[in-house]
Amino acid sequence: MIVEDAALSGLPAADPAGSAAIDVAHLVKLYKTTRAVDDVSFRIRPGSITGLLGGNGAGKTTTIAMIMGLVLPTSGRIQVLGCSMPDQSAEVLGRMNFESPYVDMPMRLTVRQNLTIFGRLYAVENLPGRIEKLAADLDLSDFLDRANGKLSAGQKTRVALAKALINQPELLLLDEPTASLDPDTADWIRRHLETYRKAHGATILLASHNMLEVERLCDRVIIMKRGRIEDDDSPDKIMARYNRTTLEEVFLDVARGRVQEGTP
Ligand SMILES: Nc1ncnc2c1ncn2[C@@H]1O[C@H](COP(=O)(O)OP(=O)(O)OP(=O)(O)O)[C@@H](O)[C@H]1O
Repeated sequence: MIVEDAALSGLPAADPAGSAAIDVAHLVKLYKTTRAVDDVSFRIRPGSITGLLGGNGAGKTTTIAMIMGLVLPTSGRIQVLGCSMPDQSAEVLGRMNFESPYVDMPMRLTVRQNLTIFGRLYAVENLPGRIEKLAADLDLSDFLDRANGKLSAGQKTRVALAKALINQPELLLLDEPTASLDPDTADWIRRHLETYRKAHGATILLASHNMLEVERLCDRVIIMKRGRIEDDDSPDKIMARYNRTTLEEVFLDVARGRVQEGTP
């Protein structure tokens, strides 16, 4: 249980069967006067792909960082794969991983050296074999021995994904996994994520500004605005509720404060 500055009486009980991959209750993060995350609660089903949508500053990255245990909540409760975060993070961090374009790997090290370091951190068995497999899956073989700083943006994204998959995580947290990628590479990454999820029964939570990506990939969408959850449902149901045919239109409705259900 994480308690920094709030009385948490009345919180929903922790998931007794441990059946949620992520269980977040009344999560709050204050930065001085900014309520970056403001009373957010959701449970994510194992094996699902959930998209976290919202405009700039909506609280997506902060939410993901708290689930990872990288940022301490002001108040609220987080359970990941049945373990309380951050108290039991040592038990669960090896079963999860994340990717973010905002976190760079050391530039002077080669891709292979970087993946070796991360693989060792996760105590990956047969690490050279795992790196070769990821290089084949993610088409990294041509630049495995090139310095990370000399890769294109698209190549770096594939390397970052290889790093995120190095420990074959049960839970993958992705912050804009296809940011700044060309449509072909972005589509390729999406297909790889979907294949990985199916093969490993993994749970994926991703923050994205790419509405088409979320529409195609996610079975559930959580829309955040100013730190709060504005809507939470399947893409189809959300689009139907707003009487829209694309998530992009829904996003604009939410961003511009238009009311739900058949807005002009
Ligand atoms: N370390 C910090 N110190 C102070 N304020 C912060 C900090 N990190 C985030 N914030 C603020 O918290 C709010 C939520 O930011 P966050 O990065 O979570 O949003 P986001 O939805 O990921 O946005 P974006 O789509 O622009 O990446 C913003 O108002 C931001 O300025």
